[in-house]
Amino acid sequence: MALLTPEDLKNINRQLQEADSAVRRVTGLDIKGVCKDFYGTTSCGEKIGIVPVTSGNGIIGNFSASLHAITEYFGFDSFVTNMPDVSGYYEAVRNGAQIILMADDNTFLAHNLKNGKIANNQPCTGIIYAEIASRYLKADSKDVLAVGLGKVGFPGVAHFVHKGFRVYGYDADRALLEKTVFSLGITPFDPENPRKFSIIFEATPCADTIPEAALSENCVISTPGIPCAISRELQEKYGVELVMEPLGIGTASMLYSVL
Ligand SMILES: NC(=O)C1=CN([C@@H]2O[C@H](COP(=O)(O)OP(=O)(O)OC[C@H]3O[C@@H](n4cnc5c(N)ncnc54)[C@H](O)[C@@H]3O)[C@@H](O)[C@H]2O)C=CC1
Ligand SMILES: N[C@@H](CCCCNC(=O)[C@H]1CCC=N1)C(=O)O
Ligand SMILES: [Mg+2]
Repeated sequence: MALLTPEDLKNINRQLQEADSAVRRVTGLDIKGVCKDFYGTTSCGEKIGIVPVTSGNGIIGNFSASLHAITEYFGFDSFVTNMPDVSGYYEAVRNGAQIILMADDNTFLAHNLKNGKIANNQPCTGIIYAEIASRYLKADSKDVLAVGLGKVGFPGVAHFVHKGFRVYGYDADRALLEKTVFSLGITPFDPENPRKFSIIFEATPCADTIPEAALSENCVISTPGIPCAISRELQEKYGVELVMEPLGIGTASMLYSVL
């Protein structure tokens, strides 16, 4: 299970602002604009209770504080409960939270107590990074390279297919690649004889997973994967539009999906 580290979350506001600028360059909309347009929802400052959870590997430094900063950045009215776990949940509801945000090591959820809607971070993240990439204004074809077909990648690939894109997929786990080829009708990408793409989507916990031969000038790489799918050197050499951020874009997707 690839968990965030406090290091990943340092300077979350700057990371969010840089990601917002990249999303604006790529789609013409900011993150909030893409979420509102895609989900057809709008926020009116809903109150969000962020509940730290101590189970498993325990509380991750900066995680609750980052969710606080992220939810405020997107215009919500949020608070972090003093208590964790069950007591924290009780505190959140008693203090008027309309939406609960909390995560253990396997599930990060957003639950809207008013309308009953609930969201999971993994599909919401894959879908919103795919949605952003699918809106690339300078794309020269509907071909997509997708690397990493797991809990985040698979829903993202399904979203590209649903939107009529032709996905060339790859995963280090051959069985998973075959399952995805079979269930979603994608084409297996062969890293041994790569081709160039203007839209690339990556969701793996490994660095440098995109071969240089797959990069075209000014291609977009939309990647929730941590660490980064390409080196800074390749990013600059090909003028890559990199959309990458450790927590906020996926959280925005969760929230707009439960409004
Ligand atoms: N930025 C964000 O908002 C979020 C980021 N993440 C990150 O996204 C990444 C993926 O998360 P999950 O889908 O939950 O993990 P997962 O373990 O379900 O899927 C990862 C997939 O990548 C594949 N993979 C690993 N190394 C590879 C390589 N070198 N080449 C090709 N495929 C490779 C694995 O076989 C696996 O199928 C993790 O790094 C996680 O921390 C997860 C949620 C939100
Ligand atoms: N229980 C901990 C939070 C654990 C979050 C683990 N999940 C991840 O790291 C996922 C969520 C987005 C990216 N990776 C706390 O309350 O501080
Ligand atoms: Mg994110």
